[in-house]
Amino acid sequence: MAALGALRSCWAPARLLTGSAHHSNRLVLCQQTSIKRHFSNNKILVELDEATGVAVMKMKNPPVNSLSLDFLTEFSITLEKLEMDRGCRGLILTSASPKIFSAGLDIMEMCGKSAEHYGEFWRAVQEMWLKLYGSNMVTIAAINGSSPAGGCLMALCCDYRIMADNPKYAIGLNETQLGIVAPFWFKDTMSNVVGNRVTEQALQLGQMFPAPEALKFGLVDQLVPEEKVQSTAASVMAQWLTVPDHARQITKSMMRKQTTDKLVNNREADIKNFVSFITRDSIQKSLQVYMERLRQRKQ
Ligand SMILES: CC/C=C\C/C=C\C/C=C\CCC/C=C/C(=O)SCCNC(=O)CCNC(=O)[C@H](O)C(C)(C)COP(=O)(O)OP(=O)(O)OC[C@H]1O[C@@H](n2cnc3c(N)ncnc32)[C@H](O)[C@@H]1OP(=O)(O)O
Repeated sequence: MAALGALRSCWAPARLLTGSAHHSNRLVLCQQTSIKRHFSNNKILVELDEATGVAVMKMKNPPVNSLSLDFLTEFSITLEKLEMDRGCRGLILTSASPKIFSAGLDIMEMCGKSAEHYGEFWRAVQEMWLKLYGSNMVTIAAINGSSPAGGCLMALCCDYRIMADNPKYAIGLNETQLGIVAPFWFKDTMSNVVGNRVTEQALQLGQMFPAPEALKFGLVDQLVPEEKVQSTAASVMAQWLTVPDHARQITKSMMRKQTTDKLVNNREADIKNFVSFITRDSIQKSLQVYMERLRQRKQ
C-alpha cells in the first residue's frame, strides 16, 4: 500500500495530547520511523500515525477493561478528538492487556448507587455508542481477548472485527445471564451484523460464543493467531482506506442512521427506562448474585 510505504525514519517531534483537561500538553523528541501523535490518558493509550492516518486505541483499565463512568468519559473525549482530527482516517480498537478485550459495563456502576448516578452512567454508555457506531472513521476491532456484553457491543460498533483464534476467548451479549436486558440499541447493533433470528436466540439465551463459533455466523469477520491480530488489523485497515472517504462515509451513514436516530430521538426516555429498571430490588439482587458468582469462580 502506498500509504503504508510512506514510513519515514527521522528525529521528529511528537506532540503528546491528553484526553482530559487535567493532563498537561507536552512536546517530546523521540526517534521514530514515522510521526506519531499521542492522545493518551491514564485509561486509554492512543497513538496516531500521521503517515497512515491510523490511530491505535488501546483500552487500559485493569483488571478487565470494564466500562466505568470514568473510562467511558475518557473514551468519548478521545474519540471526539480523533474524529475532529483531519489527519485521522482510521481507528483500530484493542486492549492493552491481552486475554480481555473488555468485560463490558462496569457492574459496580450499576449496583447500590443513586438514581442520579445511574442516569449519568447510562448517558455515558449512550454517548460511547453514538460516537463509535456513528464514527466517520474506518473502525476495526482487534479483539485480543474475551468480550462480553458491553465489550461485544464496542466490537460490533466497528466496521470490521478481527479476533484472536483462541477458543478460550468468548464474545457475545450475555446480559440475560445477569438477569438484565440488552436495550434495543444493543439488540439493533447485533442484529445489523448477524441478522434478526440469530440475534433473537443469542440474546434470549445470553450466549457467549468461543471465537471459532463467533466466526461461523459472522459475529466476527476473521480469526488470526493471537500475535497477528494487530498486524492483520493494520493491513485490513490499509485496504479499507483505499476507498475515497466521502463515498465510504455517506454509505456508512446511510446504513446506520436509522439505528442511531432511534436512540438520538429517545435518549431521555431510554435513560429513564434504564434507571427505573436498574433500581428495582429484584435487578439489584440479580447483579449482586452475579458478582458473587464471579468472585466464587475465582476462588
Ligand atoms: C423493561 C426493560 C427493558 C429494557 C431494558 C432497560 C434497560 C437496560 C438495562 C440494563 C442494561 C445493562 C446492559 C449491560 C451490559 C453489560 O456490559 S453488563 C457486564 C457484563 N459483563 C460480564 O458478564 C463479564 C463478567 N466477567 C467475566 O466474565 C470475567 O471477569 C472475564 C471473562 C471478563 C475475565 O475473567 P478473569 O480474567 O478470570 O477475571 P476475574 O473474573 O477474576 O475478574 C477480575 C476482577 O474483575 C471483576 N470484574 C469482572 N468483570 C467485571 C465487570 N463487568 N464489572 C465490574 N467488575 C468486573 C471481577 O469481579 C474480579 O474482581 P475481584 O474479585 O478481583 O475484586
